[in-house]
Amino acid sequence: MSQPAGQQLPVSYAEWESRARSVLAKGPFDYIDGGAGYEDTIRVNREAFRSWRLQPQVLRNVSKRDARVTLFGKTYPAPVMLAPISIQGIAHPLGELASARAAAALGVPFILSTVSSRPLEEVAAVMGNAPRWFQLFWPNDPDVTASLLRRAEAAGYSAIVLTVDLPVYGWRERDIRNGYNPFQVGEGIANFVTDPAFRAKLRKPPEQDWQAAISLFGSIFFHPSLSWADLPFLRLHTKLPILIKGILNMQDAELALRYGADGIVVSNHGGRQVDGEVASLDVLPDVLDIVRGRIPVLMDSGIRNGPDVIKAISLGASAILFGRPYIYGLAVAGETGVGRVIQNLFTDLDLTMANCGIRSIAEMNRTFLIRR
Ligand SMILES: Cc1cc2nc3c(=O)[nH]c(=O)nc-3n(C[C@H](O)[C@H](O)[C@H](O)COP(=O)(O)O)c2cc1C
Ligand SMILES: CCCCCCC(=O)C(=O)O
Repeated sequence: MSQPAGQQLPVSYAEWESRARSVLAKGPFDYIDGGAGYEDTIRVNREAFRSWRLQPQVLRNVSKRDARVTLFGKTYPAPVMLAPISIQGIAHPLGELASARAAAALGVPFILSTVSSRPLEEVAAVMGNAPRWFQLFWPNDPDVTASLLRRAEAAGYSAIVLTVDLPVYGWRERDIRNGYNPFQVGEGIANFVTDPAFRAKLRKPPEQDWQAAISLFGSIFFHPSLSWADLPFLRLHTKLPILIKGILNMQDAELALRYGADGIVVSNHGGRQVDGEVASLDVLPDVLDIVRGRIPVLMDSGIRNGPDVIKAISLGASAILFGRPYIYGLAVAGETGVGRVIQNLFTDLDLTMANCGIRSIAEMNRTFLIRR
């Protein structure tokens, strides 16, 4: 279990975070680490996980364990995917290329953000046939939206994760204090400047007038007028399964079902959008009661280790999205760091399964949990 001398990488989440803080400038670090307002939502995400305690069952022959899970007809090594995280170029020069390579090597699905530092085709190219999903922030320009969907499908992304909890930007006090807005200088617009529909709307190509491209991005990115009635547009433009990310309300879970979502991601965006918001884990059981197994319900916000994964799956989630931890891995050691963070999570998950008397994902249920 020990690491060779000279190759000491962090082990715990707190250590990765602290090493990332020491290698990144304050602006990028705070953008990644921070959240909305007083960051109370970030705290409650952790409190929610702490409020559930694992209650192991013993003498159950745990000599063989299997964490594999099947979603939308594909089997993955564990119920874990890498969450869509924007502008990874601020954490490491290779950005999403490094994270995607690490995910591909381990067979973990990588969810690419719309606002990535690298274009979606370039990310797909380093992944071979490894699993990848595309996260969509739905721009207010239908040509660009349809084009992004077309490109994602052509580049082998096998699901669309539509994020609905960012009609406008959150009130992020650290970024305001730091005067940090990477989008203002065009970080994160790679999928737009390479998009034929986007380029067709510019008078000069972005290579000749970068400022005009940034302005166009700024004018089409946010789409606060979106409503449930718009969803058929997506269906019309993609054959891929559509998951809706950012559901926290039972009424919205009902609506997601009614409008034909193929999956739901219960998420509060890692506490980055609304301060004083409910923890994702706290609403997960209510959402599951509404959905009653008709579509997969995934969750994120606050997952830091193997026991957290077991808690979410035992409550009924089909899989979890792993967020900030892998970005700290990326900042500290690029592809190696992301790989190490995922491997640590998988080993911790496997050992904790054994020590709790759990042999498979199907066996995870509430009998292994008690609420504090
Ligand atoms: C730096 C950062 C950037 C993010 N960018 C996106 C994004 O582009 N699209 C998206 O749907 N969610 C985004 N999220 C939210 C994550 O997908 C996920 O919901 C969140 O990180 C979960 O919280 P946790 O990291 O604290 O576990 C971002 C989160 C962080 C920390
Ligand atoms: C103007 C672009 C906003 C992108 C938001 C990315 C995100 O989800 C996050 O920072 O959180």
